[in-house]
Amino acid sequence: MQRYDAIIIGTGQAGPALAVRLAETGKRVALIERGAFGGTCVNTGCTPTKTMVASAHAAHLARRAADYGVVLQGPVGVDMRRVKARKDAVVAQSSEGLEAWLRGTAGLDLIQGHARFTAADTVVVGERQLTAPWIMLNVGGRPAVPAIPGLDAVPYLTSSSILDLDTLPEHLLVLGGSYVGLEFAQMFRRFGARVTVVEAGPRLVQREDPEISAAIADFLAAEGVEIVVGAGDLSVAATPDGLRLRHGPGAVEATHLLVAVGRRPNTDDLGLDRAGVALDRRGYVTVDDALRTNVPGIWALGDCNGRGAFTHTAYDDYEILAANLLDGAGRSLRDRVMAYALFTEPPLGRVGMTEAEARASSRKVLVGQRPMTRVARAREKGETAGLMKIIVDGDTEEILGAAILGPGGDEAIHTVIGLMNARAPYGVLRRMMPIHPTVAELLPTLLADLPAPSRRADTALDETIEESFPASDPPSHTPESRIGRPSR
Ligand SMILES: Cc1cc2nc3c(=O)[nH]c(=O)nc-3n(C[C@H](O)[C@H](O)[C@H](O)COP(=O)(O)OP(=O)(O)OC[C@H]3O[C@@H](n4cnc5c(N)ncnc54)[C@H](O)[C@@H]3O)c2cc1C
Ligand SMILES: NC(=O)c1ccc[n+]([C@@H]2O[C@H](COP(=O)([O-])OP(=O)(O)OC[C@H]3O[C@@H](n4cnc5c(N)ncnc54)[C@H](O)[C@@H]3O)[C@@H](O)[C@H]2O)c1
Repeated sequence: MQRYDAIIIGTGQAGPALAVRLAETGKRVALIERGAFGGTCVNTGCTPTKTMVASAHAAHLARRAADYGVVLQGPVGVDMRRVKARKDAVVAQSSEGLEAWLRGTAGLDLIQGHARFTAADTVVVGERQLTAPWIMLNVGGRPAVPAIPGLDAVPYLTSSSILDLDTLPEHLLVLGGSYVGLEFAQMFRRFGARVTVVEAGPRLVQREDPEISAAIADFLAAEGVEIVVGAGDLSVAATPDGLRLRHGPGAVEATHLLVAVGRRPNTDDLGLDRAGVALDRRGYVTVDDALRTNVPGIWALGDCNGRGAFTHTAYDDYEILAANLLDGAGRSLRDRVMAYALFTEPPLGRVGMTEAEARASSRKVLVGQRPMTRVARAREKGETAGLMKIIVDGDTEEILGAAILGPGGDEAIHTVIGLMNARAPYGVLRRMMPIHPTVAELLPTLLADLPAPSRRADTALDETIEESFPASDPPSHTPESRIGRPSR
């Protein structure tokens, strides 16, 4: 039996940082990984997909070159072997860098193999038995495969296996029209494949507000992505050229099928029953707001706890737990302002509540919204698809959420993320002087339609400004004055 101060299972987005932090404080740590170092994000998630999105962007821009007055000789071609090689190189750099960091950390044993509990303080990895008073789970998840008649009998791709393709599918059918499905759908369309998205729900990305879903469907359709929503009664059968997916009375024939209908946690083969760790009905480890499971000394971080499904939520889990265990902090998941992006082009940056969620909470909801066509920078870039909206509590003047679907939306949303983390009322954003010409520049304008914020909710900063300019308000920025402002 090998004794440690802490055992961490999984090298996803929380495990490595936590292992190094614990080792640096003098603790003896075992970090166990059964697959590739870095987990989903590095190997089969964010890193490879965003690398391939960049290749797809280059192809798309090359095809649109003439729109910008740029003349290219001959048609635009995509070499999938080179796209994959570029992706593999970026992934390898991240994974190898992580492994070197972990192997170079004193007090940290990196163990390769599948970990399984035999008791609440003991895990086995192959022949090795390890015990520790602290055990942290960072086991992540994997693609879910739905029970669709005939699916077992046809070859299908998942978000992991599609990354191994080095040829272009003739016609890619993407089952599931949400984050995974839409990023791949647009990317493969731009690589030159015919692409059909089949979504069971009534619209794409149903977690978002309807006008966001509609705008995404519009720009995908404009690029030639075929979209079927409300698809029910599904069955799949092989054909000489690939497969046929029947959805009710309709059918789609394709050469390749990507199943992108969600993920499930890697908690079914961990022996959690031997440790007595409770799961919810979907198989996620149940944790409290400090990431504690029901078993003292066992915590769960990242996707496997069902409290976030993103790289940054997993990393934030690490920061919360490390601060609580090592710095005596009292950090809690309750204080997290949820944010994420969908990396289509244009991307969707999101923070906090959707309008639908805000209205369901029976608050007095105020909404400011503008189409991207009103944003000078979007017009200048020739990328006017999308919209931006911000949602405010009319009583407390708190910013409840925002969505920016447009060029740089994934970056511009951080203006709102920062203000929400500072718990700043919307008056602060309304008076901010943004940089021209940017997408974020329109954020104060979105709020111009809303009632003037009260002094009660103004910040100390506002007080200072008003003291400096007691007799007059700062000049107002109407949408038109902003948009019509000549370039500097
Ligand atoms: C296609 C795709 C694109 C994505 N894009 C983004 C994005 O752009 N931005 C974003 O924020 N998020 C994105 N995500 C989500 C993101 O990848 C995950 O939220 C994140 O990786 C979760 O990290 P984690 O630490 O919870 O676990 P993971 O990264 O899943 O790591 C868990 C690790 O635990 C190991 N493991 C599991 N069980 C055991 C065991 N019993 N013994 C030993 N080891 C074990 C696994 O092998 C794995 O390496 C994407 C996901 C996918 C699928
Ligand atoms: N940009 C990002 O940060 C990013 C990118 C990709 C993935 N991710 C993470 O990965 C997770 C999984 O993403 P996802 O898109 O696979 O799952 P998801 O849960 O977001 O969406 C699954 C979609 O599939 C549909 N669906 C379910 N069953 C279906 C069926 N039988 N036929 C057709 N459609 C069906 C659902 O209605 C839903 O729209 C996300 O929660 C996200 O956290 C994040």
